[in-house]
Amino acid sequence: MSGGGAAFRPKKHAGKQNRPEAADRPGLAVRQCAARLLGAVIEKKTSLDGLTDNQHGHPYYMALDDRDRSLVRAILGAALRNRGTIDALLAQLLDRPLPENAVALKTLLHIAAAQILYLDIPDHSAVDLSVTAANEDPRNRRYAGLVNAILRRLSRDKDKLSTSAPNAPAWFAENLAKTYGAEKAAVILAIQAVEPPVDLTVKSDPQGWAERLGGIVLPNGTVRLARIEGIRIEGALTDLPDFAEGEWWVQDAAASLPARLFGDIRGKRVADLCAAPGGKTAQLALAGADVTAIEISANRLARLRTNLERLKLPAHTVEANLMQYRPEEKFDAVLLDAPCSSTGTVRRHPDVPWTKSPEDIAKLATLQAEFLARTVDMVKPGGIIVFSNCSLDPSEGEAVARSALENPALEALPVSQGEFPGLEGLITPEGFLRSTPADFPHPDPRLSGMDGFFAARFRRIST
Ligand SMILES: C[S@@+](CC[C@H](N)C(=O)[O-])C[C@H]1O[C@@H](n2cnc3c(N)ncnc32)[C@H](O)[C@@H]1O
Repeated sequence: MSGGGAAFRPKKHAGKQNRPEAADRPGLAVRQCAARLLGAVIEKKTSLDGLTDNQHGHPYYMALDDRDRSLVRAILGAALRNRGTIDALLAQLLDRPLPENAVALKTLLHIAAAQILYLDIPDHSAVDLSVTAANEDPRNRRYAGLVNAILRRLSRDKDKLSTSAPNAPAWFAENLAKTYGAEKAAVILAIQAVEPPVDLTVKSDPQGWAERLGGIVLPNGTVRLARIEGIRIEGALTDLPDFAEGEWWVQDAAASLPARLFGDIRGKRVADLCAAPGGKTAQLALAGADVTAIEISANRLARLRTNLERLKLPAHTVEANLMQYRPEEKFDAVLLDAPCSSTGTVRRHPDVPWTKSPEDIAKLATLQAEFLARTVDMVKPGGIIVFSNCSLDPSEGEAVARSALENPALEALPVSQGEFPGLEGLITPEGFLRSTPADFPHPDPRLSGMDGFFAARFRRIST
């Protein structure tokens, strides 16, 4: 096991904000909702995105107003990003381990500790509301005294406590260390504990947009904004200038790389398989390709259409399972941005290490290999295929790409060092693209990193 992880640092200050008073119902509902959702993530392996969906989210979440929903998301983000740390610190304060079956109690303590350690919420408010929540829950009522005592000790002693426990389950930390070495694994785990910046792909003039929005430009042209002093996003992204005008879209810097592997695709017919929500469809359309976006989920395809409409970018859209999809005419190029474990996106989806398992990774790797085999027949002889996904696990990336090359109809088209100036470090000796959150380091961790991504490029051999 790597043993690496973000060393615990107490938050700078607490106690000066205007969060709801202990006795008020909305304040209590927020904590009850956060505890319920954390339980669903940890115990039932439910995805946080689904639980906090604004249309189809958990009933407790749907009952809250926008302000309370964002507080629930902030609490859950802190609780999941720092789960290992919180667990270790609570263990230091407990005289004996919690009973095995006291799942609801553990969840409540984690939610409270996330507020006390990481959020600008007065500690007394976090403690009082947690004690009230314990009293309101028949499973926790008998532990209300313990909740009170532990949380008061945490609040009192937090500046003296420390741990270097990794913020990931053992299998996740071990996989990282095995794949990337102990040192890099520790960097990845540390950066995953930090709320990520917001990356925008802009239609044009990245420097101008960076100045206008208060961000920086990365070597690939991505405009990066962070929630830090001087470079601050207040309110929703939809409030940023020109959101409605469709001059940019949110896309991690790493996610913007696979679509660039086609080179000049002006006027070419390109299939974007697994297309929604459409970040890569938009890139391909902006680059002048005649894009057909194929997506199995009707809801997600609707989102893709809305996104393209805002961006005023054209694409044909097809609701279909790519395994059954038979195009009338073969494409010049195909992008397969396959479903994966998403272990490269933990900064944005801190539930992933706790909801996914090694078995999920194995199943997804098999599915990706089937999908990739299917793409060969969709492209013309001489046509290009790009396979990508946002997993950090080589069994979903490098291994899938290598075994695809056993197909005599395919040849590798390695990515060359000159293709991505400033990003040479992301190109592997085999000519694959491989990024991890340890890439794009910046002195300020809140501006640092990128998603873990893999991409490989192939050509269908002309016969
Ligand atoms: C990683 S996401 C794609 C992200 C997208 N390429 C982008 O850049 O915005 C994978 C997508 O594949 C879709 N998908 C999964 N299985 C599929 C299948 N058999 N056929 C078509 N789409 C599928 C999922 O619904 C999901 O929207």
